[in-house]
This record gives sequence, C-alpha cells and structure tokens, in this order.
Amino acid sequence: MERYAMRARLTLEGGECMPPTLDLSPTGQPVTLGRSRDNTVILRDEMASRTHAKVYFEDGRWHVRDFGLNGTRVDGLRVSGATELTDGQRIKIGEVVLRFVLEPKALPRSGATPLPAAPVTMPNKALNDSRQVANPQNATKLHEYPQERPVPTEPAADQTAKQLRVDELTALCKFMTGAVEAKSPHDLVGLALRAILNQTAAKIAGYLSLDQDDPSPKIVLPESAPIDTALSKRLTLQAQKVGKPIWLFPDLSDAHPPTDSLSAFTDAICIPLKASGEPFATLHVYRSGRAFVERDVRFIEAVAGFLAHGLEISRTRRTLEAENSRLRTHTPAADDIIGGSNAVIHLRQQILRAAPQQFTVLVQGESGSGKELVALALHRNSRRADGPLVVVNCAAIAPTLLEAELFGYKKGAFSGADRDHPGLFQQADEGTLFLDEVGELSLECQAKLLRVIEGKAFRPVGGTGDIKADVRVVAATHRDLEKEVKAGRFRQDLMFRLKVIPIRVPSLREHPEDIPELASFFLAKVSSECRRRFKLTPAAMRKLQAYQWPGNVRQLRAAIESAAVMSEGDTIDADALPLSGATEMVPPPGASGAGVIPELPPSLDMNDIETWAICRAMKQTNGNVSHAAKLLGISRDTLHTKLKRLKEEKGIDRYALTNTPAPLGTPEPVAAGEA
Ligand SMILES: Nc1ncnc2c1ncn2[C@@H]1O[C@H](COP(=O)(O)OP(=O)(O)OP(=O)(O)O)[C@@H](O)[C@H]1O
Repeated sequence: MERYAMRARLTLEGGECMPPTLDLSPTGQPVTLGRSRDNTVILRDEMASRTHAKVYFEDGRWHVRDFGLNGTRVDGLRVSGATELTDGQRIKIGEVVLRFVLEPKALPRSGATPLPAAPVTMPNKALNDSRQVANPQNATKLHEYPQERPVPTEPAADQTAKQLRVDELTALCKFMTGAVEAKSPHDLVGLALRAILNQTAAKIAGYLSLDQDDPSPKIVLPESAPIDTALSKRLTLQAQKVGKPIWLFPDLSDAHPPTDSLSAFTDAICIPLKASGEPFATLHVYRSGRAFVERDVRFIEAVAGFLAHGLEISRTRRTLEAENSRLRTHTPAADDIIGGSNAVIHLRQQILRAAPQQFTVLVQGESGSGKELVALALHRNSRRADGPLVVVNCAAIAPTLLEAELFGYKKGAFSGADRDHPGLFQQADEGTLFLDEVGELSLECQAKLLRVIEGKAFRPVGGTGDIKADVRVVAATHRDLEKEVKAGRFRQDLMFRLKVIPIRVPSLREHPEDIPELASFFLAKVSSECRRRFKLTPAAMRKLQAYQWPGNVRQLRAAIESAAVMSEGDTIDADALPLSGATEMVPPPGASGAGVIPELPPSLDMNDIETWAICRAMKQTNGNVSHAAKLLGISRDTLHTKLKRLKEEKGIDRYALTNTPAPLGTPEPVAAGEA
C-alpha cells in the first residue's frame, strides 16, 4: 500500500496547459512539461521553453527538474537543477501554475483498480443517450473520491478536468459532421478512430466487432500500426461482460503486470458499443508514455456513443434498403400479372400504355380479380416509380374519418387529434395514391377529392392553410359507377375525372384458360414458402377449371394455399380443394352445352345441398321453373328468388344449367357486386 501514498496529481491553478490535470504514478514514465506538443503536459505560455521541466519519481520521492531558459519556481523559489516536491506545493512556469498534491496514503489510486482483479467500470449513460455526452452535468463520473479525501481547494480546476474543452468539442463536432456523410460503416469507424487518435494522442485506436459475420471485424489505426496489432481479448471480454467502459491504469509494479497485448502500453480504455442494450463491438484505445486523463476518457466515450448510434442507424438503413429492394423486385410489374389469355394480354397492354401518363386511371373489376395488382403495376411502370405508392381502402375507413385520413388534420381538430397528422395525399407526394373502393366515398369527400384531382389545393381538417401535393391518383371499384351516378350516390363530374383512363380487369370466369398457369404459379409460391414440392392431380386441376370462381383469382390463390398447407403429402387431390358451393358444377359462361351435375352434392353443407338440388332440378327439367319447383317441393316464386340469389351470389346462371338459350336481352352472368 505504501506505493499508493506516493501517487500524486498535478492540477492547473493558473494559466493554460493541456491536460489541466494529470495523475502521476511513481512507476510511470517521467512527465515532461513544455511548449512543444511532445510533452506530457503542453504549456500554453510564451515564457515556457519547448521542453521546460520534468517531474519524476526517484528514491521514494517526487522531484522537478528545470531545463527552461526562464526558470521554474516551486512555491516562489526558483529551482536550480532539481528539487524535491512536497504535498501541496505550486510549480510555476511563466504564468502557468500547477499544484502538486500527493494522494492520501489510505486511498487506492483514483478511480482505478488494476486488472484482472476488478476493472474500473464507468456507468455509461453516454452510450445509452449520446445527447448526454456533451452535458457535463450528465457526464460519466470516472473517479469517486471517498469522504476523507480533502476536497480540492480549487473546485474550478477540478471541474476543468472533467469538462470537455473547446478543442475537444470542436473535434467531436467535426467527427459528427463527417459521420453524417460517411459512405459505409467502415468509413464511419475510421473517422471515429482518427478523431480519437488526434485528440487523445493515443498510440492505437481499434474497433473489434463481436459479430462473426461482420464484413469489417477489426479495424486498427493508425495505418502505420503493424498489421497484426492485437486488441486485448481480456479487455474485450470484460467490457462485453460488464457492458460498460473499462479504463485500465496498468500498474506495472503490480503482482500481475499485464502480460497480453497490453504490456506494450501504459494505459488502455475499452468501450462496448451497444445496439438495443446489447454490445455488438468494442472500441479499444491504448496509450504509451502516460496514462489517459479523465477528459480523454470522456472524449472517447462521447465518440463511442455517437459511433454506436451511427453504426446502428447504418445497419438499420442497410436492412431497410435490402427490404426495399426485395419489395421492389416483388412489386409486380406488368409482366407479373400472370396469364397468356387474350384478356390478360390486353390488360397488360393497357397498363403499359397508361402507366407513363399523368392522367387518373379508374380500374374496374370484380372483387379479387386483380385491381390492386394493376394499380401496383401502373405505379411500377410509371415515372413515379421511385416515389411513394400509398394504398388506401376507402371502404375500410369510417366515413367520418376518411376526410382526415385523406387530407390530414391539425392538432386539436377533434378529440384524439393530439398532433398534426399528414394526410395520405401529402404522404403520396411525388408518387401514386391508390384509392381502392372509391365508390364507397361519401358525397362530401367526393367533392373534396374532385378539387384535389383538378389540381387545386386541399386543407387539412382543422387547418387554416391550403396544401398542394403532386399526386397521381389511381382509383378502383367493383361497383358500376354509372349506376351509382344514376342512383345519386356518386358525383358524375368526379366519375369523369377518375375515368380519364379506364381499365377493366376481367373476372377469372372470363379467362379460365389461365387457371392452370395461375394455379402452378401459386403452387410454386406456396411450395417455396413451405419448402415442399406440391403437385395437383389431374382431377384437382379439372375441378379448378370447372369452378366458377366468384371470388376470382384471390379465391383461386386461397384455395391452393389452403389445400397445400392442410395436405399431408405433397400431392393435392380434387377433394382437398376447399371450394364451397356447387358452382364447380356449372359450365363457364359462354361455354356451349350444359354443365355436368354430379350424382351427389359436393358436401353435406346445407347451402351446398340446396345449390346442388336446384341445379339438378333445373337440369332435369331443362330449365322449366314450374317443373323444377315441383320437384323441389317449393313454390315457383321461391325458386325464382333462389335462382336470382344464386346468380347474384355465386354467378350461377340458370340458362347455363341447361341447353336452353337465354332469352334476348338477358345480361351476361355476373358475380356479386357487379352490375
Ligand atoms: N393475373 C394475376 N396474376 C397473378 N396474381 C393475381 C392476378 N390477379 C390477381 N392476382 C392475385 O389475386 C389476389 C387478389 O388480387 P387484388 O388484391 O389485386 O384484387 P382486387 O381486385 O384489388 O380485390 P378487391 O376488390 O377485393 O380489393 C392477390 O393476391 C393478387 O396477387
């Protein structure tokens, strides 16, 4: 313990020097003071020589030796050659006054316990919140002084030792500014290490990733450092374990002097870099000649805090970019609309013609036929492809909220509006806004939408100023807008505005020849998702082709996915396909001849049985409603009602059930929702 008594500290009391506080170890290197930057303490004083004085420990005592032209004074007496230093004396060189204080005997040296016994750890608030770093009030406290230690006579000087100086803050700002422009994580780490080397006069600054897959697992600077410079495993493990910075004063006279890569250095700092509280790398800074001072550590800690954030942001950005590019490649272009039928070829041509235009597009078609797919393809093939594509389902938002959703709202506009909220139009600026189910808009909202589509500005709910956004609108609906206009539910002027380019998506019944290709496409997708190789039996494929698909391609996709996921083996047979209703017994519209009605209903579901019974009765009576009603034991009117519902809900046309041609003026069979 005796040696601890001879630890000492130089603290600046007047003038300017760097660092303003320096801990002295009897086993450390002699400390030089002077104007030149090579000195341990750099004096900012014209009266000081380049190397002016030396403070050293010899024969159990501290001494100061004068080399300066203008002399060195200790407590006012000029030093001639060398003189012993005693506790509390003041060394004066020019205007610089340094107070020499011996550590009290009972104290371990300030703030550090030699490794490996117990490393000094610093509560690392700065790593958790880099905003705290520059605030000395929040700064990490490195040295804890027990009560019995005399309170420093000059608190201002002690404070100086803890606060970052202007040059350090400038270096920090320079690093942060450069970091924003760093092109890669490797560059960012390089910037941080260089800032640390320049500012703390460290010999080595290194970054060690804890992630085995990191493309830059280890970076050591300066470049002149040997390529095999080791970064201490011991420090890495400890920093990782305790999750806090470690500051090592190597005690060379300790019974366990450092034997690893650290033995070549006087002092070392190791800081874990964390993301979401978990260390992902460590920062190592080693120094020769003298130990770090508290401010060095604080500076390194601040850089490390920012570096950890920067690397985390860049990692998140790379993940998002990868995700974005994955989504882009998965966002359908016109080519991703599957099908070789004339109907689909025509659809693709229409998309490619419409996409580059700025005009509004109205996509019409039954539910599940692919309207959103068309909207995505329009965006992907447009000049706005790099801009946002904002999709809004007008039917899914309560009419009272729709206006606020579309045009945004101001804080306090209504209860619950606790902040300003940009509307979907604003979010889609320079991109495309896809208004799905536009037929569901209220008349009030339609009026506002019309204004925006006509290029006029809009006003957020509760706002006082107007906003303009550069948005291309693609709208879609399963409704017949002409009918909606006639019924007074849709504005005619808006319909004309939306319908500048109309695109009609065919129902799946209109291109059944695409069913095999679509089925294989969805089968391949589900196979890759489940890492299996599903196959459809010929019977299953026939069943798919015979079905009417009231839910269109979406239903086909769902049927295949569900059959695949539920199937025990890789082969999917007809009975594994979950096709409710008896519509699979009905021939596709336009096909000549009647459909084949099986002997038994497809399932015991009452709806299936009823549909099957009606189809069979109609087929058996060759479409005679009176006879069929008799067979079914129901009234003619009831059968008429049921036939009407079958047509509306399942697309089953009574005339397609028989060989009887439809009477003149009978419309084409359509599914629910279509006119
Ligand atoms: N030709 C096609 N090729 C590949 N997939 C298709 C095709 N048509 C539709 N799909 C798929 O069918 C599903 C339904 O399509 P989409 O959501 O575009 O239909 P929708 O007409 O917008 O339906 P809704 O009116 O209910 O919003 C989606 O999974 C889509 O990828």
